[in-house]
Amino acid sequence: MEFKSTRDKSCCRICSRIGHQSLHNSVDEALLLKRKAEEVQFELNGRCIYLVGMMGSGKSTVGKILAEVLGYSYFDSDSLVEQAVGMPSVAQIFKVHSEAFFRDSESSVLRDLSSMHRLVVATGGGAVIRPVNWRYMKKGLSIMLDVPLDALAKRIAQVGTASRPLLDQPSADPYTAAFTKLSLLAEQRGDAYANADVRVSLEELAAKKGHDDVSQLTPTDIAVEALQKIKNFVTEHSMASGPFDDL
Ligand SMILES: Nc1ncnc2c1ncn2[C@@H]1O[C@H](COP(=O)(O)OP(=O)(O)OP(=O)(O)O)[C@@H](O)[C@H]1O
Ligand SMILES: O=C(O)C1=C[C@@H](O)[C@@H](O)[C@H](O)C1
Ligand SMILES: [Mg+2]
Repeated sequence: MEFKSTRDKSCCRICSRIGHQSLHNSVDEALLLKRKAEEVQFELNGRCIYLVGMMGSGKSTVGKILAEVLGYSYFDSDSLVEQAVGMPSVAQIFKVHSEAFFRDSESSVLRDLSSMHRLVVATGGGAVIRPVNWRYMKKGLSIMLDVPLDALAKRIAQVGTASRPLLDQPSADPYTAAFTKLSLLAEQRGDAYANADVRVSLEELAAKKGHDDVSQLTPTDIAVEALQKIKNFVTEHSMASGPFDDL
């Protein structure tokens, strides 16, 4: 497809349908994402990527983009626990068994994944609290998605809290229930999340891109930033302690 140089008029059939600027922004974003992935692919050397962060922080959304662009396979550790236990939801596992039972299964899943390569794993929001899980995740590279609590609570309120047993409080409206409990969890887990190799702060990224609000960031923006941070990390790591190739 040939694009004319002008940026404000329709230049092809697709952009006359979905809007010139919108099409070109998407094309630019996709190319940037691809370029960033190519820049880190070699140095990652097949090492797995673990996404950590609070419930609703975008681990699944961003994880799928990263897997696609790096040519990795994508796994969601909550789904793998559901499959291993043979139950359809985390909420049911908490109810029928217990949180401790869920945490044991989560650790088994992470242990199994840690022996593999070329995976992007979206971990459960609480996977960071067990030190043993960090032993597994440190075999790969971990990225923390740091999203303001208000934005998290808004995202979660849109779909309700029923699928997230730790946030489900029938007495409160979904936003208040999510915000209150997330605030408590964030305080308790702050140090655990800080173990991640790389932190992507949506507040910092939004400010860098001149946005007023983190809701203006697209999942692709966040994936591009994650790849840039991975690149910085692997570069620093191989400079400090030799090649990043001890798989
Ligand atoms: N950058 C974004 N902007 C707006 N909404 C987003 C963004 N990223 C994800 N979302 C939405 O927020 C919700 C949570 O995202 P997602 O499921 O990816 O998070 P998560 O960290 O995997 O959550 P969990 O594992 O706790 O279910 C989804 O409805 C998703 O569509
Ligand atoms: O933050 C947490 O502790 C949790 C997050 C979810 O991904 C699930 O793993 C489960 O609901 C617990
Ligand atoms: Mg998820």
